Amino acid sequence: MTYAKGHGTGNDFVILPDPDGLLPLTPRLVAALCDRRRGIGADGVLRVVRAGAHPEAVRYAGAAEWFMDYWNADGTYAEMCGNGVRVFARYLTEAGYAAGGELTIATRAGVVRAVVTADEVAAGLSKPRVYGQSVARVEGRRYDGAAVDVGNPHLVCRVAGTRELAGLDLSTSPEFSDADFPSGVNVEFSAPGVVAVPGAHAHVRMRVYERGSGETLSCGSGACAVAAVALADAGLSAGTVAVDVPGGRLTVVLDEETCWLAGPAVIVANGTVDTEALDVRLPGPDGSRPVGVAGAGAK
Ligand SMILES: N[C@@H](CCC[C@H](N)C(=O)O)C(=O)O
Repeated sequence: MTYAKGHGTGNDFVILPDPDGLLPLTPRLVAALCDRRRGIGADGVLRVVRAGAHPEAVRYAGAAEWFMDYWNADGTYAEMCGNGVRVFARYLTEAGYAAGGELTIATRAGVVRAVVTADEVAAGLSKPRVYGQSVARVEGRRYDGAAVDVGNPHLVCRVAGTRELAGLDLSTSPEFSDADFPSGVNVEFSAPGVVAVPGAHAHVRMRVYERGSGETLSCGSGACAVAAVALADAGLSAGTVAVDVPGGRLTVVLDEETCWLAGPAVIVANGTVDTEALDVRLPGPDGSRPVGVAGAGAK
């Protein structure tokens, strides 16, 4: 099986080119590919399939040629992945599947635009919807947060400063309310940045524990959620926010309708993987293709 590996600010993905949707992708194969010791290692998988060749995306085929079939490292799949869209666009361009410049990409959360330049890729996600309050707990300590929908679910918790942010133990999932987030949630912790960034209304630092992947170096949809909350806290509904994640800097520009997420996105390897050596059981001769369901817990 051929693959590529890429990342956006350290949020890394195994990319599986499968234009005609023939690959028997299962939750178990995804988890094996993402295993950092026994597989290739990644936060998730991006399957590159024509929208017209995937049952979940065929309705978008008139608006986008390609569907980003995104899976978390644990074999569940999610509605949206902001860094995934950016890396997907970079891959399409470098692999010759798209001309570059501006393109549209179908996702489970709808069609998004991407703009590819030499230094970065920007993705136009739907505007984050801040819709409620909830809490997370880390090592018994309570953090109040805002529930935000970016196509996928987020809980943005504010912490006082960068020292507290750095000290959080995110080696296991923060506790959250199953009632508030029945399909699980990505939990972001955000602290005010210490330096003013030219052109930005706000500068924040964030860490994230991703549903289905654990702590990652970056989360694009999470950065959009954090930016929306930072602007709302400042009484703004639009503006530019510099979001520093452990893997680098993302820039989020919110206007009245769209959330533009920009930063570096690179492809670092192309190769082949021996799926039998991964010790996964592929679907049987009946051709059945087991699939996950959106959100954590699908196996
Ligand atoms: N890293 C992604 C988000 C991936 C999906 C997430 N783990 C979920 O289950 O919703 C991003 O860059 O947005």
